[in-house]
Amino acid sequence: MNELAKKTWVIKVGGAVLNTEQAALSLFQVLCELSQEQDKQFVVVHGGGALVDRWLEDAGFATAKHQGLRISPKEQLPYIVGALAGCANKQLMSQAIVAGLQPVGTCLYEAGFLAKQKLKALGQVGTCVAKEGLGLLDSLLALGRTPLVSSVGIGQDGGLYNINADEAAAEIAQTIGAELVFMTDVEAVLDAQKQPLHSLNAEQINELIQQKVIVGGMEVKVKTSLHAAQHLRRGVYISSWQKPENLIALLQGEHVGTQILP
Ligand SMILES: Nc1ncnc2c1ncn2[C@@H]1O[C@H](COP(=O)(O)OP(=O)(O)O)[C@@H](O)[C@H]1O
Ligand SMILES: CC(=O)N[C@@H](CCC(=O)OP(=O)(O)O)C(=O)O
Repeated sequence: MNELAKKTWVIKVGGAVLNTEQAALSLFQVLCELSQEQDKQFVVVHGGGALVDRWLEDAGFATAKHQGLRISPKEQLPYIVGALAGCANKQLMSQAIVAGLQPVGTCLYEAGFLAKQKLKALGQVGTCVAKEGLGLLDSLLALGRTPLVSSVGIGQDGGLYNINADEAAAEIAQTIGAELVFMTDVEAVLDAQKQPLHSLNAEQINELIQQKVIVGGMEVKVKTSLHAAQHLRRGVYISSWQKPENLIALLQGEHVGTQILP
């Protein structure tokens, strides 16, 4: 298959995948099969929030979130960076290798993005912006490698930043014009009765956030998905890595999980 003819998909995988045995392996096996059989290639962007929680707690730090984003004081950065760009990235690499992929672990810098502070009150929480000529994603994909990108960012000033992995994935997908799928630990966004929601538009999202039905990490995810859907001008799906077959169905154009509508 000519790599240039392949469609690129950015798959965001929540860090909790590392807590479930075989889950990452099964997901990567699906990516491997699909990239061999079909006109698809993948950039995987991963989180690791649960691991960061554990490392910070073990180090005796308290951690707090604001609207789903972890407030990241400078002194906590070695633990946050170590957990995300180190431990989570390399554990996922090992699963990807066993699954038959040839992954290349990177942070956002090698992927072509510079980071900057998002909001002073959040400490080293960052946003990322594409920098022309910096990124290696196209080259890696052309070599048949699978980029496995952590959401650690580095600024032009050399500062290290903690970037929410959903936001990083959306930025990458928008920059390279790829399809975007969020694989998380729930099958769909749930309503107040804990029933899965088939689709959500901007108005419904605002309402559910106001009613505190959508909170925490899911608040960031739906807001980011909406923003990405509006930018990409197509629906963005939120589904679960607990069922890798969901990804196959999604990539074949079927409706699985929650579709966030532009
Ligand atoms: N309305 C909702 N529907 C589903 N999950 C929700 C909702 N509101 C909050 N959540 C929480 O959001 C979590 C997923 O967000 P997050 O932990 O950030 O996932 P990830 O690590 O995959 O990015 C779910 O496990 C659930 O606990
Ligand atoms: C700023 C911010 O909130 N950063 C996130 C980065 C990891 C992440 O997003 O992990 P999941 O995808 O597993 O939730 C954090 O520190 O938890």
